Amino acid sequence: MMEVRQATAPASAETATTAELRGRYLVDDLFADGEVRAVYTHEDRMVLAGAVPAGTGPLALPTPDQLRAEHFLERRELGVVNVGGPGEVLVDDEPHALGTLDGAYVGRGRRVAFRGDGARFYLVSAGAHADHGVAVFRRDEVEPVELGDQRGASVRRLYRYVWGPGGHPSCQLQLGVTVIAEGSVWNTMPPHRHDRRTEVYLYTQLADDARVLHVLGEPGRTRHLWVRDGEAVISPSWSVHAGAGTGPYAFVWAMAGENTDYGDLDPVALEAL
Ligand SMILES: O=C(O)C(=O)C[C@H](O)C(=O)CO
Repeated sequence: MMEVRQATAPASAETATTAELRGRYLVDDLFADGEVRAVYTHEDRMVLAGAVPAGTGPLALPTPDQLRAEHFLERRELGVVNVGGPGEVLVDDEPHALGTLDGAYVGRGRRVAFRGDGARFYLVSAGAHADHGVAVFRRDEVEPVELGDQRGASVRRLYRYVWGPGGHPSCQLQLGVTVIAEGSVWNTMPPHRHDRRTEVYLYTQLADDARVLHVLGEPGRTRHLWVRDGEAVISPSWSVHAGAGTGPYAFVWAMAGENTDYGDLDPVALEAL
């Protein structure tokens, strides 16, 4: 089952109702036991999905009709992050174990399935013209980038899995995980945009009664979404993306578009907000 979302114009965010904003940018129903649920956004043709094998044996990545393909990765590449308990991603039947917040990259042309009771796999896919192999990223083996400061309540660790020059190659996809330090609240502060790429954040590790206030829109006319655990937000290339949590959280960030250069971003000064 795959829902399709159309691309949107910057000005429309300013006048959208709360329900319209949520319907366009928030993805709130990705994870269901024994299912793969997907959303196709026309923003850089990214697909985001949730796969929850739930002890049912291997759960294969299906091929939604909208892809008009023999199999899901016929013309696509895939990023995977496990946001649940331990599990395995099977690539052409070869198992790769992923613990909580570990990630994987699967290049074009391969067949993928998922296994593990308690595992919840978050998937992000972009169009691909070449096969860049398979890689597994264990969060505790990746050197984090330390960001933020205590005065700004923004201390966090950014783990880069697929991120362009110096990282594992990809056609379009960039992928990683950011974990907010205890006592801090902000991600991506000061914020930025990147005119050449779309970005999607999947918020995870939030308590049931916690929320992230996610900021989106053009800098001078931002809006917000209240986001729960396991929900994702689509940021078109014109939109800032930043958030503050009411409790501890982490998020998976993923981008696709014109280039794979993580450092190619357009900072937004706080004075512009
Ligand atoms: O906390 C942060 O800062 C991030 O994680 C930033 C994301 O990686 C991002 O938005 C990259 O464009």
